[in-house]
Amino acid sequence: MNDTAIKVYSEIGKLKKVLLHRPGKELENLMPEYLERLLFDDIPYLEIAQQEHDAFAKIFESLGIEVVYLEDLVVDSLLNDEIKLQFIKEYIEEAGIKESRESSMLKDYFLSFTSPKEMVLKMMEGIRKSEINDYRGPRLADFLSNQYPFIIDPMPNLYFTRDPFATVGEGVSIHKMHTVTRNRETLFAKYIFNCNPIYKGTKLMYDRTEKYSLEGGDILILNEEIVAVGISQRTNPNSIEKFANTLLTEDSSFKKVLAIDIPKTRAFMHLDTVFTMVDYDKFTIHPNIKSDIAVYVLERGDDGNIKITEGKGSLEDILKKALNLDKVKLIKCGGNSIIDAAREQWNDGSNTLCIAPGEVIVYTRNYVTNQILQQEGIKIYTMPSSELSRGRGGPRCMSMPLIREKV
Ligand SMILES: NC(=[NH2+])NCCC[C@H](N)C(=O)O
Repeated sequence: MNDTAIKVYSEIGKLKKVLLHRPGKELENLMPEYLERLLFDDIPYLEIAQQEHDAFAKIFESLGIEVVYLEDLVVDSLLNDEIKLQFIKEYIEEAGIKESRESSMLKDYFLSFTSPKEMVLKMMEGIRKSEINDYRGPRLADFLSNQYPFIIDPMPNLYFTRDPFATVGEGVSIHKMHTVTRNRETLFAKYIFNCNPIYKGTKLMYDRTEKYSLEGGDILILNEEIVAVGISQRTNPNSIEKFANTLLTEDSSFKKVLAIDIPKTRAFMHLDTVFTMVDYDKFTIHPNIKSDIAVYVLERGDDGNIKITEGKGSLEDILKKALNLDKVKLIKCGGNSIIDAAREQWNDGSNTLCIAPGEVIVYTRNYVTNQILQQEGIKIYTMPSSELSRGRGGPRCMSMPLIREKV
């Protein structure tokens, strides 16, 4: 691993390098019948979604923040034929292909790409039955399943690079995802962190082979000693304990994990859907998150085991104590109107990406919340979001910081 490969000790330190995935043809493989399973509520118009995403990347570039793309990191990890073959094999297996005739046909198909990048993008896009000439279907099972049109499903959630793995300090947590569809995404992380010359050897805090789910949208680095993790629809309390156990070691700066118990519903999905940090002492919050929400503190006891206590007081009190501040400000998404709050929340009004203390990237459409952020002295950079927001994620979930300056 390169010395400065990963350094993320806060949510707000000046961002230097970030990982994105520009949405690709996987979005054109969404069909109304399968939206729910693929975790979408609507079908974004790809061309516009890409323009919006390019506008996002431009904000970073205009501020001198280096942008790297997921597919490029994967390509740079496929160092030789042996690794490439193994990668293809695992990809096919994890796509649920059990028959050897089908898997060897798919292997040949992937190997027929002369450009490794095209191959990786195709893996992300999924494979329609219609595009493989010697696909011999339909078989009996296809008739029974109403002629399902894909050999391999698309991975439309990949542009939410925040979730399948998360950088924490100088390490990474690779996730066991809550859903089958998103679990496939973490194979890319496996190869990046095992083989990519820049990222291999990164300390692993959690792995995709674990039993309980943990997703990156639930992990928020409050400072170099404390990480908050949402107990959510996507993240199981058992995984938080396990994660805390590998994070809180003697040689690490991290001393505590705060487990925050949020409602287990789609509108609240991850901690970052309802709560993000925007400055040293300011956070956005969904107004339906009660101040008396349960928070548990995990730390290493004298006997070496993880000790858990219930946090005392309101969320504000717990944050003040954790951050050693006299005051913290929770900025309500949508202000005092339950209608604006619900609408802007649905379009990720709380899901801001902090790029420096007091500076955030937000969606233009959440203008009520954005105005409140400005009144609170936060500098906002807005990006268009008509299509990207249909995937139910905002600027924070669409980015994975790789390097931030220390605050
Ligand atoms: N960190 C986040 N809030 N991610 C949002 C992910 C949205 C995606 N459609 C999913 O359901 O998984």
